[in-house]
Amino acid sequence: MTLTNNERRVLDALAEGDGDTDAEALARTTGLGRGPVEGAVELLAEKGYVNVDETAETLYKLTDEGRGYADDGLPERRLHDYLVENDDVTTDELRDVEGFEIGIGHLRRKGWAEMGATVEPNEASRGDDEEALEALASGENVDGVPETLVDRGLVEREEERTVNVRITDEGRESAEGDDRGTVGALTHDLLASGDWKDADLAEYNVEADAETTHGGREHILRQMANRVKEVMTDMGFQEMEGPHVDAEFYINDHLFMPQDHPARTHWDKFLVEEPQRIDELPDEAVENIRNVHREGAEGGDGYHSEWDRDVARTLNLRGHTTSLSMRYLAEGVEPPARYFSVDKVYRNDTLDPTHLLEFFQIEGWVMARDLSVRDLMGTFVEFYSHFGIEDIEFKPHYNPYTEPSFEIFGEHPETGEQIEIGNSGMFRREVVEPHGIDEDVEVMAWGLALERLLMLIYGFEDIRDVHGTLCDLELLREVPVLWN
Ligand SMILES: N[C@@H](Cc1ccccc1)C(=O)O
Repeated sequence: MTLTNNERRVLDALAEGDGDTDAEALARTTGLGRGPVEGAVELLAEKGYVNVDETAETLYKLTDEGRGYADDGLPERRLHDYLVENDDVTTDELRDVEGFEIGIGHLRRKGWAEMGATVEPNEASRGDDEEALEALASGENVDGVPETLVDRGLVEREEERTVNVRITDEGRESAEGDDRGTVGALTHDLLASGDWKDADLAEYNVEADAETTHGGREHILRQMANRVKEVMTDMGFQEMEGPHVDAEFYINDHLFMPQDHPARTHWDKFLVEEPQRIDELPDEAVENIRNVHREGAEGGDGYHSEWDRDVARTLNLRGHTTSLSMRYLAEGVEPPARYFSVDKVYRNDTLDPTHLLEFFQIEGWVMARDLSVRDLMGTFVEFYSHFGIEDIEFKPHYNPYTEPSFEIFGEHPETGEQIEIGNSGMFRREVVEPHGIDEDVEVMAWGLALERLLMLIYGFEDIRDVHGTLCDLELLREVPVLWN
């Protein structure tokens, strides 16, 4: 049977001695404290290795004051002696005797003197209290110490528990037997000396109760982001990366959003104070974007409005990762191509159960010849099916940069409501033409909300449960990992 280190030490101490002792003695021989010894004894008793019986004894100990009186006599005894030795003692005279203040009350209570004009002594036989004081002073343990001594603070009472421990035959066998030397816990000494290498480690008791510990773990939002990256990669997409703070040129102008149009404040944006503008924009791209805004693309008319390079240079926290798609398209990508990102975007929204000021967007686009809306929808059906979501719906929508456009909806598993999970469409010629993309090449694109996907999968009703200062730690600790 496996013993803890302490049990082993106690059992060894018992086997080496005469096998019959008490916890206090064991504490001395093992060098363990009394508490650990008693703990080990209890465990050994459960295993049948020791028999334990407990006795309690009341011990009396003299206080310093009590010891003084044991030597010099109780104050009332000293007063009495003075009265016997002197005649016609007045109270005033008695006052000068040492211990008067304390002794006078006891002298009267014990009836050792009559108080009148003078104080006259009576017979004063030696009392139990005096006997007990003397006995205690000479180291005897006295039964029935008078309570008055305790009340007077001359004697202290202590309850002493004695835990008598006797080793059993099984205990002796174990102490001498094969499971000797089993190590119940790795100690600093074992590690430092290297002895752990040869140690015979005790079996682990998997049924023992243990404290709950909470180790660090990947946040479910991060888990989900990684899972999405896997799915997108499996679907043949390459990941995009780019700046969180970017020029409006990439966030808005590339998306054919007129500079003076309310669509530009589409989301109340976060401006950057320092620096306010990007240093440079590529001249050729600026020319192309300006032209498309003013004159339109093939088959379109443009806005014929002012287009200001400085407005395009203004820096924002990106409100969507479509800015990354624009940066990648601007690099000159050849069809077919598929790109995605799962990254933070920032919007000055009002916080509510489904809106945060920052969230993760799953951005993506496919560039190929002869793409249609069916491909776009099919891509979502496939993507969401990887997460067990089979019932997505589409709703016609408007974006300045896509035509046609669709919002994507999914059913919340708890509330049954249709919640918006993404926005998508086919990029307009005004978006792709500045990049020199051929007319028979289509680019379909989208932005999906990672947090909404999470809500559909786990059934959270308030996104703030998993994100930000209001998050529910218990839930985050306990939420199951749905895949790995
Ligand atoms: N930028 C859009 C998503 C989108 C991207 C690309 C095409 C269409 C829509 C949004 O944030 O809602």
